[in-house]
Amino acid sequence: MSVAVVGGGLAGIAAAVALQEAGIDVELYEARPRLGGATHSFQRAVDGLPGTSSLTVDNGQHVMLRAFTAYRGLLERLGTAGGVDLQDRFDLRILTPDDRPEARLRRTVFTRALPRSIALPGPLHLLPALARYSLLTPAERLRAAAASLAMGRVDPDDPLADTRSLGDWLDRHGQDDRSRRYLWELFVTAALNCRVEEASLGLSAMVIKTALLGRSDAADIGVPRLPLGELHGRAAEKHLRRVHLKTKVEAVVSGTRLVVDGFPVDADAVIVAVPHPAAAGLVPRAACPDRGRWGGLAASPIVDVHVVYDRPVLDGPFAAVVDSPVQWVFDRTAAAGLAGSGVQYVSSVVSAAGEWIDTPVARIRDAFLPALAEVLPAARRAGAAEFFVTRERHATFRQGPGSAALRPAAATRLPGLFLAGAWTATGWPDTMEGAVRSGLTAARLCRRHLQGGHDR
Ligand SMILES: Cc1cc2nc3c(=O)[nH]c(=O)nc-3n(C[C@H](O)[C@H](O)[C@H](O)COP(=O)(O)OP(=O)(O)OC[C@H]3O[C@@H](n4cnc5c(N)ncnc54)[C@H](O)[C@@H]3O)c2cc1C
Repeated sequence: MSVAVVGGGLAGIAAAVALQEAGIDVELYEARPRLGGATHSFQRAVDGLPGTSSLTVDNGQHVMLRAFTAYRGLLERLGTAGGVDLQDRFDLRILTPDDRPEARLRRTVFTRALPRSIALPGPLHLLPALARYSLLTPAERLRAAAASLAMGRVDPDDPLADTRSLGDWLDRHGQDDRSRRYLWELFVTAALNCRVEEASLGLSAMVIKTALLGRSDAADIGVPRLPLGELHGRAAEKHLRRVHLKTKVEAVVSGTRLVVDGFPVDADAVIVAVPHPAAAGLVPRAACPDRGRWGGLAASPIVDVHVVYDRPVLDGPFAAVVDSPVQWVFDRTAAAGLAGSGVQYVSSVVSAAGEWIDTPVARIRDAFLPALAEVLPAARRAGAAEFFVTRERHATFRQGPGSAALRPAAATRLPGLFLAGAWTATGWPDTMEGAVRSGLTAARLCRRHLQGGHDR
């Protein structure tokens, strides 16, 4: 029995690992010279840094949550789970540009004061954090708490929720501009790569209910300590037995036949785990008659602004930023191999970055260096030894109203042919967790097909 997996991003890797573990022969085909897909690292030559002439750079900062159980399971299998620093409790600093005291949202942990049995369950565990959130007035905090509880009643799978935007819903629930900027935007823009006004209500509800209103530890934040290339791609290349890099699949003829390098290749089943534009061009019409609609998922960009300062400027591993073009900042020093060098490598992530995706580096520099100095006082005296920008034009699909209706299920109409990818109907946003879940679902259906069962 053999299965061909097309695409070596996290979805394809997860599917291939699961099938290999089940004793099935897997051939993984990846067009690029490496696995990892949208999560990868590269070397950048530098000349202004002490003791090094190159820097390990990720294509974009990636963040996980404790709620990413499938993704964490994949890292365990690849042997790289230790390469992520996961908070032992949700704790987020929020910086502002005008020297206001730093704000903080932190999950309350009950120690001896309260026995474990009466520690607050989700969503009530968040109320103490919200009650102390200094960027909102007491009245705004009350309204935000009421809206959070109302969000708990939105069904993410309700087709009506897919037709509405979060912005519209927030209007109806008394969330003014300040509450949007200082609370909702912080989480939703980062999680959905979409502005609140443009975000699907259904997906927003999914994220908020899972991360913030669900298990009390679900929102604990994890940040890679290893470069993404080591965490995913290289680890998978070692783990999987049959990986074909630089091998673009040209066509999928049926559930059992591919065309690779001009030659037919037969398998007992096929999983197509490529982005939606590539998938629409690969799978036969008979498999997915609605493949022409997938283009409606479109794309949303992410831009990362990277600065290596000649001294430390950021306390702690990361912080969110409001009232600034800078949305989040991360300390990348150790992951880039610069620990102990005296410099600090800070990356600033801009989600839903339509405004910046085509902006020349010099203009981004003119905007971001002063913006960073506004929120990081130590950066005002520091020099920028390196400054560069990474851009991902197709970072995720556009997770707006109507997107859930366009996402296909894993099973297709052709027996033995399955879809995977963070853009398919996982119920999750376009994230590493969504990608891994899609791969596991496709692998499960594939096994059932090989055992002679139904494909759905
Ligand atoms: C800058 C950036 C920041 C992000 N931040 C986060 C974050 O903080 N947290 C989070 O959870 N997610 C984040 N994401 C999203 C996350 O990276 C993706 O959801 C996930 O990696 C998608 O995985 P995938 O396997 O579905 O697709 P991909 O990673 O796109 O993999 C598809 C693979 O298919 C290959 N391929 C395409 N066509 C062919 C062909 N014909 N033959 C063979 N191979 C082919 C491609 O080369 C690619 O390797 C971010 C994404 C980006 C770009």
